[in-house]
Amino acid sequence: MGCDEKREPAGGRLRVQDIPALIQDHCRMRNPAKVERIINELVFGGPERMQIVSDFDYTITKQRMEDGGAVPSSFEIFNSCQSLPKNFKAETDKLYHKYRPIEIDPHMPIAVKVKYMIEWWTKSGELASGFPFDQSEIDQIASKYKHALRDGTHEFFADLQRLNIPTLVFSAGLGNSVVSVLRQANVLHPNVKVVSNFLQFRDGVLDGFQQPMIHTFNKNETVLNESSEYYDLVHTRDHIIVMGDSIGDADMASGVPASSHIMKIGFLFHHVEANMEKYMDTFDIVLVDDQTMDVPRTLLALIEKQHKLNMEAAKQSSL
Ligand SMILES: C[n+]1cn([C@@H]2O[C@H](COP(=O)(O)OP(=O)(O)O)[C@@H](O)[C@H]2O)c2nc(N)[nH]c(=O)c21
Ligand SMILES: [Mg+2]
Repeated sequence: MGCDEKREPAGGRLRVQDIPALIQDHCRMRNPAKVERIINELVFGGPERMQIVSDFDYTITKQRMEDGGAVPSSFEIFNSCQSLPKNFKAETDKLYHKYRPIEIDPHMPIAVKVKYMIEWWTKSGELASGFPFDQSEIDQIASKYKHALRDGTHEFFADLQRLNIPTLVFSAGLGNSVVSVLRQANVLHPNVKVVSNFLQFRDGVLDGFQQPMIHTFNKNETVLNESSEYYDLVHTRDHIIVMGDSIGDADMASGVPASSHIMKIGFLFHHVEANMEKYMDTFDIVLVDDQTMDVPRTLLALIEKQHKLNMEAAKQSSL
């Protein structure tokens, strides 16, 4: 066991094969030994060293609803508001059809894509300008989707709050929709921070998005303002669970110290066969058509169980 030996949790080293949530058929890992090592690091380190970084669309929301209904993305929630100008939908659709293929082009270098993404988000912000708009419109639509969160999300966020674990929800979509869904689902606890694109108003009139722009390729902790409270908080937390449904989501914790222990969980739903290899290379754990928070909750439960054992042991030794 070498140098891992001294880092063994008091209750004994955990093994992947003994964790039922991780040995289900739809839970895939390229390197179970690495997963096991990270789990033991996270459990050994306890909740004080933990932070969560999660994507929003189709990571906190479901990729598939039981009733077959579609879940809109945060931009789509905004786009279905009634008071947007007549040409808005057609114009944003045009942008989508131009830039989306660039975003997912497997051959174009990221450095080249960035320029196009900045163009896309800028033009999208320009379209969302120059007319009055009321947040309550977003709230009304978002209220229909507060039940579209993964099963167990409520419990997961309640546990994160109880354990005081900072939780960063990252979205290159529209923050107003993200916050509205989370708030109406009662999971927007004080330990949850949403970093996204928020609508900006000038004299009661919509004026695009606030800075900094969050697009697909800067959606990581390097965009956090160094002077912000959250920056300080997460830079002292070097044990991280990263969750996402897109390949790029795996990099959301870039910007944290290199020594950090990071468990990357990927939710794979579309084109499972074609995407499997890439997801397995990118995420430590790949969950196929899993519409629950069971695996992250399992990890958290293991961390909490060990924490309680440690506290109990400390109490005994101080008697
Ligand atoms: C600027 N813009 C970007 N997007 C898409 O919104 C996504 C938001 O990115 P994300 O937050 O990573 O969300 P995800 O979980 O859906 O991947 C991007 O990946 C783009 O494809 C957009 N989608 C719509 N409908 N309208 C827009 O103006 C727009
Ligand atoms: Mg997503």
